[in-house]
Amino acid sequence: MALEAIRYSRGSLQILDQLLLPQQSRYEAVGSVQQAWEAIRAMKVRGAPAIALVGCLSLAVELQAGAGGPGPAALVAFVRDKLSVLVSARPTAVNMARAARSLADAAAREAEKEGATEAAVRERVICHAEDMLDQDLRDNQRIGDLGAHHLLERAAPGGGKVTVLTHCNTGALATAGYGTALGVIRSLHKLNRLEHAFCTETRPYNQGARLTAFELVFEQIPATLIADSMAAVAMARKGVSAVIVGADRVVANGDTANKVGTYQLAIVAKHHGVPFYVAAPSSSCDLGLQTGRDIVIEERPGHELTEINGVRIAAPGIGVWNPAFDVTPHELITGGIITERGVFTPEELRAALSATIPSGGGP
Ligand SMILES: CSC[C@@H](O)[C@@H](O)C(=O)COP(=O)(O)O
Repeated sequence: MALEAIRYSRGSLQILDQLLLPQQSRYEAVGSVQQAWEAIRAMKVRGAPAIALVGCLSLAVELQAGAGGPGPAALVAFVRDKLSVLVSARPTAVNMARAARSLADAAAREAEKEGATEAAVRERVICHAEDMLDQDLRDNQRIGDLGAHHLLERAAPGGGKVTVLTHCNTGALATAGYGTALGVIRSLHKLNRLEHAFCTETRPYNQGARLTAFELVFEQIPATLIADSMAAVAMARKGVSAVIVGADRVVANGDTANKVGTYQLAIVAKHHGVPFYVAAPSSSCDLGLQTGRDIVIEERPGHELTEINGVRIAAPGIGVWNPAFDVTPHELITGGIITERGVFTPEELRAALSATIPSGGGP
């Protein structure tokens, strides 16, 4: 049995409430775009691909229940309105904005056809959202396999095993399934070439300790949890072959926004000569932004840093700065950017993807 963040069948969407993990596994029904927006904002569902999938599928569920219209043009306008709400939930990951644009375009194209009907536009949008779920799973499996082979060829050409350090949660819980960086770890394990995985706690929201550790135990992958502040000593003493992280947005020059703490991991990796990889589907790439300076970084509420599970741990009265993400400059991404279309250096990325990847942006 595989871990599922998202359970979908036509007309029905459920998400695993990730705020309750690892203590409780409870699914919650999402019947509308508004409910999806609230779940994404509250981080009941999180991770760039999963955010986009839940957003789009919540719209599919509303459409299946008959919302929007009457007539094809009114339905297209309804779809656009709902998508622009979803894009506002969390700004840094590009996946929701790109998915929104692709859904809105699909709706508009259907409505422009000779003899277009409301039913046909409705069906087109629903099918398009459903296809995204299948596509994400396929992309992740490909990322896992490409990344595993790339790393093994470089770090263990003689056939040995590798040890990987990862950050945040990039697994089945953050995607349609399998995962991106965690997908590479999963593939290495399947090949019997993974010596060990280290996962960081990922303060302040502890996605590593709560979610990645949960997935690694669930999959019976040999793994150890470390505090974020132990990454340097782990690289110095534990034989780390590579650091592999996910991405919320990779821009044209290869600069990458990912969970806060990624940037310092990349610096530490460079110091120790450990290759640093980003694993992300092309749906996380935004060639419309030239450098990481252009990425909007989400600021999360201060209580996520000062409290754990509602219990105050920081001194009352202290000021708080809590950006959810940081940007790793491309020159620190020394291993490569692993996508479903190949493993690229940051310098190769733009040319490799530009034929097929539009710039980011909403509907
Ligand atoms: C495959 S998920 C890649 C990234 O989205 C992940 O590393 C991350 O930064 C998630 O942040 P989160 O704030 O939990 O949504």
